[in-house]
Amino acid sequence: MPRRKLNSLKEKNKTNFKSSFNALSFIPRFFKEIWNINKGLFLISAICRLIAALLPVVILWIGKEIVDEILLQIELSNPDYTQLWTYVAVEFGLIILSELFGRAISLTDGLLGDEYNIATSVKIIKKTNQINISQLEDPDYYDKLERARTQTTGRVGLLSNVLAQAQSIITITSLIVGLIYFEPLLIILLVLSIIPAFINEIKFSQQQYSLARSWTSERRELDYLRFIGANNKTAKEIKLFGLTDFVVNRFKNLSNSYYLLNRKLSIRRASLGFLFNVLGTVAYYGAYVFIIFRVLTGVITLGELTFLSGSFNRLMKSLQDFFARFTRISESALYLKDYFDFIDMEVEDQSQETMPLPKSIEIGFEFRNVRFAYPESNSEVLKGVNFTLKAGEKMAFVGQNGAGKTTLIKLMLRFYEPTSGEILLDGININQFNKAEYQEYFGVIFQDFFRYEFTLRENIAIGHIDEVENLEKIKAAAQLSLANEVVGDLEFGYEQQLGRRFSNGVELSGGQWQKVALARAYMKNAKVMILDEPTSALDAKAESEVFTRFIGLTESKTSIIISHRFSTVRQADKIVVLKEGKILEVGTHIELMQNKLLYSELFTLQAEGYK
Ligand SMILES: Nc1ncnc2c1ncn2[C@@H]1O[C@H](COP(=O)(O)OP(=O)(O)OP(=O)(O)O)[C@@H](O)[C@H]1O
Repeated sequence: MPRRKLNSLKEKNKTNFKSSFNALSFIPRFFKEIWNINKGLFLISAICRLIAALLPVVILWIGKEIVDEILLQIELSNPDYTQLWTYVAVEFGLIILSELFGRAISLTDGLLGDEYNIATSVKIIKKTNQINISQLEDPDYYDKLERARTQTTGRVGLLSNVLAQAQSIITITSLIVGLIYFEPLLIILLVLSIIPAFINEIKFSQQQYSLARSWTSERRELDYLRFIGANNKTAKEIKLFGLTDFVVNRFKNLSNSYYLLNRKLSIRRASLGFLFNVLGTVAYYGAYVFIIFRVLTGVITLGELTFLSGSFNRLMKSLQDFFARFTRISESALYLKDYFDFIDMEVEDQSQETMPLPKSIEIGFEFRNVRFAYPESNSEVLKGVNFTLKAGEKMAFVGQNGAGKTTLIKLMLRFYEPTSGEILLDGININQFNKAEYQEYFGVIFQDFFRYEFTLRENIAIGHIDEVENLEKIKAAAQLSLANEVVGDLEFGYEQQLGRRFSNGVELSGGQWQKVALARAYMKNAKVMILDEPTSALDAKAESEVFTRFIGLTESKTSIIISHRFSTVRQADKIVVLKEGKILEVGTHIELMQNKLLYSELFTLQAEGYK
C-alpha cells in the first residue's frame, strides 16, 4: 500500500514553486469577496492595522529618548525630569494603544472570518445545486467539492494572515528606515541571515501541500472509514460481523502511509528550519557586538544602542514571521485556488432559447431508441429503449436488479442525457425545455430517498418546501401516505425531531420513514408522479392501502411506479418489463400473463411464495 501512495504522490499534481506563486494571484479576488461581504468592518480592520503597524518603531524611538534623557539628567547638577516623565507617559499611552489595536484587530478578523465562512459555505451549497448530477457522481468533481468544502477554516486563516502581512510590511519598512538612519550596514547582515530560511520554508510548504492534495481521495476514504467505524448507524453490523479490526486495520494502513510520508517531510523541514534559525541568531549577536563596539568607541549613544538592538531584534523577528507567513499564505492560496476552481466550474447554460412547456400534457412521453452508458463507463445500461407513456396513463416498470429501471427515470428527469436516441414530451425533445421548469413537472420519490434529520413536518414539506408552514396540507399528505399513523407515537407530533443526530431526535423504522417520504409526493401538485420502489419496506396490508390511495388520487395524472411487488404492479394501465437494458414486454397485466414470458414467470413465482 505505501508504495502505491508514494508513486501516486510523484505522479499526481506536481505543483512547484511557480504554482505556489501563481496561486497568489487569487488573493485580490479573495479580498474582493471579503470587501463585498462587509465593507465597513474591512475598513476598520485596515485602519487599525495601519496604526498598529507604525506603533513599534515609535515605541522604540521613545525608549531611546528615555535612555538618552536619563543619561543627560544624571550628568546635570540641577536636573529637570519633566521631559523624561513626559516620554514615559507617552510610551505608556502608546503601549496601551497598541494593546487596544491588537484586540480590535483580532475582533474584526474574527468577525470578518465568520462572515466570510458563512458566505462561502452558502456559495458552495448553491453551486453544488447548479452542478449536474452526473458531475457530482464523478469522483474528480467530487474531490474538488471536497477540497472546497473542507478548506473553509484555511481560507479564514488566510484572511488574517494576508492582513497581518500587510501590517508587517509597514512595520518592517518603518524599522528599516530607522536602522538605515543610524546603521545601514546592519540591513545587509539581516537580509543575508533571513533569505535561506525563507527559501526552505517555501520549498517544504509547497511539498506538503502537494502531498495533501494528492491524497484528497484517500482522505475521503479515511473519513469514510472513520464514519463507518464510529457511528450509531453502522454500529449494529460492525459489532455483529466483528468488523472493528477490519475497519481499524484498513484505516491504520492507509493513514500510516500518509503519516510516514508526512513525517519524513516534517522532519526535514524542522531540521533545516532549525539550522537556518540558528543562522539568524548568529547574525543577531554579530550585529549586537558590532553596535556595542560603536557605543564603546563613542560613535553612537546608549539610547541609540537600545533603539538599534531593539529594532534589529524586532526586525529579525518580523522578517522571520513575514517569511513564515508568506509560505503559509502561498500554501493557503493553493487551497483558495481549489475553492475558486470549484466556484468557477462550468454549469449548463440555462439562458438558451427554450420552448414553452405545455400547460398540461396532451399526448405524453415517448422514448425513441434511447441508448445510454454512464459517463466513464464502457457498458451500455440502456440498449435501444422504445415506449410511450400516454397522458394520464399509469405505468409500471418491472425487471430484475440492475435492469435499468431507475436509469430510465434519471434520463426522463434530465439528470443525464441519452447517449443516443431521444425522449419526447408531446412530440418535443425534452432538451428543448428549460431544465428547472421541466423538472418542476415531476413529483418523485426515489428508492434511496434521503432521511433528513429535521422535524417530521419539515421532512414531509420537503416535497414542496414553500408549504413548510402549511400544516393542514402537510397533515393531508401524511394521511394519504399513512404517515399520520406514525404521528400518534411521537411525543412532539409533527414537530418531532427525526433521527438520532440531534437531541430529542427519534428514529423511525424503515417502513415509517417510507411513509414519511411518500407523503412528500403528495405535497406537490405535480403533473407526473414517479415512485421508485417506495413501498418495499411496507407490510403487505400497508402497501396495498398506499397504492390504492395513490391510484385514486392520481386518477387524472400521468404516473410511473417501479416495484418488485406484483400485487402493486398489476394495477397499472401499462407494464414495461425490462431485461438487461432492453424492453422485453409491454402490456397490461392480463396481456403479459398471456404472453407467458418473464412477467408471467416472475408473477407466478411471487404468487407461489405467498401461498
Ligand atoms: N451512477 C452510476 N454510474 C455508473 N453506473 C451506474 C450508476 N447508477 C447505476 N449504474 C449501473 O446501471 C445499471 C442499471 O442500474 P439501475 O439503477 O437503473 O437499475 P434498476 O433496474 O433500477 O435496479 P434495482 O431494481 O436494483 O433498483 C446497473 O448495472 C448499475 O450498476
